[in-house]
Amino acid sequence: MLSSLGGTQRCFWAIVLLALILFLLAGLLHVDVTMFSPLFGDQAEGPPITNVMFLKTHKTASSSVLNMLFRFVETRNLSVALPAGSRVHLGYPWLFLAHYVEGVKQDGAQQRFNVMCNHLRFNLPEVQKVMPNDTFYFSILRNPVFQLESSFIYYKDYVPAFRNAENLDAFLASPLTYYNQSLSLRNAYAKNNMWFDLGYDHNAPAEENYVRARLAEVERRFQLVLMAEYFDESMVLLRRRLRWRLDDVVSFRLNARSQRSVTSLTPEGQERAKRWCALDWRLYQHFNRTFWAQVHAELSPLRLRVEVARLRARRRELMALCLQDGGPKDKKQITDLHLRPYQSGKADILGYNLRQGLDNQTLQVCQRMVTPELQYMARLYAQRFPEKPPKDISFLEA
Ligand SMILES: Nc1ncnc2c1ncn2[C@@H]1O[C@H](COP(=O)(O)OS(=O)(=O)O)[C@@H](OP(=O)(O)O)[C@H]1O
Repeated sequence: MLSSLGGTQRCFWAIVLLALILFLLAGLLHVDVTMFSPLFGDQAEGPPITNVMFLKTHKTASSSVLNMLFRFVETRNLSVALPAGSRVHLGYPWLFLAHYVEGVKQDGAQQRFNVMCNHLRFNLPEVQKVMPNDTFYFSILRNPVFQLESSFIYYKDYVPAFRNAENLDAFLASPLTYYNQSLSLRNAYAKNNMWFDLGYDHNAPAEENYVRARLAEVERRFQLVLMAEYFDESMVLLRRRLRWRLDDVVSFRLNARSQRSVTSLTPEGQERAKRWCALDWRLYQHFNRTFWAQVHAELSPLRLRVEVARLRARRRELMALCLQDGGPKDKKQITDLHLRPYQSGKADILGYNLRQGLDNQTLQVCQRMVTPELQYMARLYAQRFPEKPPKDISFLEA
């Protein structure tokens, strides 16, 4: 008896000693001990967050995020705040009102939704009428120089301020020649568009106190502000916060222009873009800082690398599995009209053809990943509101 007790004790101390040695070694070799925690596998701690509001800013990789959210909604049969009637957006560019959502009555909303992610101009009190109190709010920003360049090409024929400018450099050399402030709503895409999407005045002067107050407001409301330039790092952080599975945050690049329709600004033009969109530039700089502060607070550099690599590997796997020739196609090459994204302005927007011969289950997974925003929204709408006239998206076939 005594000797077996002694044996147990020896065994206990041996384990303690071994653990201590491993811990010291990990410290000496700078090994990240959190690497061995459950998230390293595909198991998050706690149930996934299912009440989510994504502020879909313009030309910021937001369609790739929306696709992920629509897939999450569809595969888990969650409720989603879809545009009412024949609308394709939630009232944009007007400030959001609750009754822009299908099924919500004008006299005060009773219904709450799990997910809201279509384009809208943020208006917190109205959003709160349709989203539960514990909703996770997030959004995405992009360097305004590239956001504006993407916007200029995409909205060239639609935005009055862009119509007569030969190119973006010419516009930025003399913006007030083209930009009429009184056409504020239609010109929203031409100046501080992300600031506008957040619900603020995009023509306001970038005065320090005003800017700081708005930045603090955004920080209070949005638990996470992602960066399009660091899309994969953004997905890693988002997945941790939402406690979602890896596949839930893997997406293909949607709504991208072909190289042919991308232009580049001169260095002078880039500086002018920062001054013209001074509010967006402040917004981007601020949230770029807070984004990286959050990444570094939650993940060691090694762990971040590992998780980004896993995400990329899974994306490559799905691209090889789903896509004809493993990559995007330009608009003329897309054979299935349901998969051809909306084409706008001078942009040639890329889409995808699916590989032939996929089995039914794989086909469904792949189809979801390549379905463009409008088609996906129309499909969810028809599923959720079979008694209502379907969304008319026949303009996509033109
Ligand atoms: N994963 C990922 N990483 C980085 N960038 C990405 C990604 N997905 C989309 N994009 C780029 O985002 C631009 C389209 O943005 P949006 O989808 O927000 O546009 S829209 O406002 O909904 O029309 C568009 O930018 P441009 O190609 O410069 O126009 C896309 O290429």
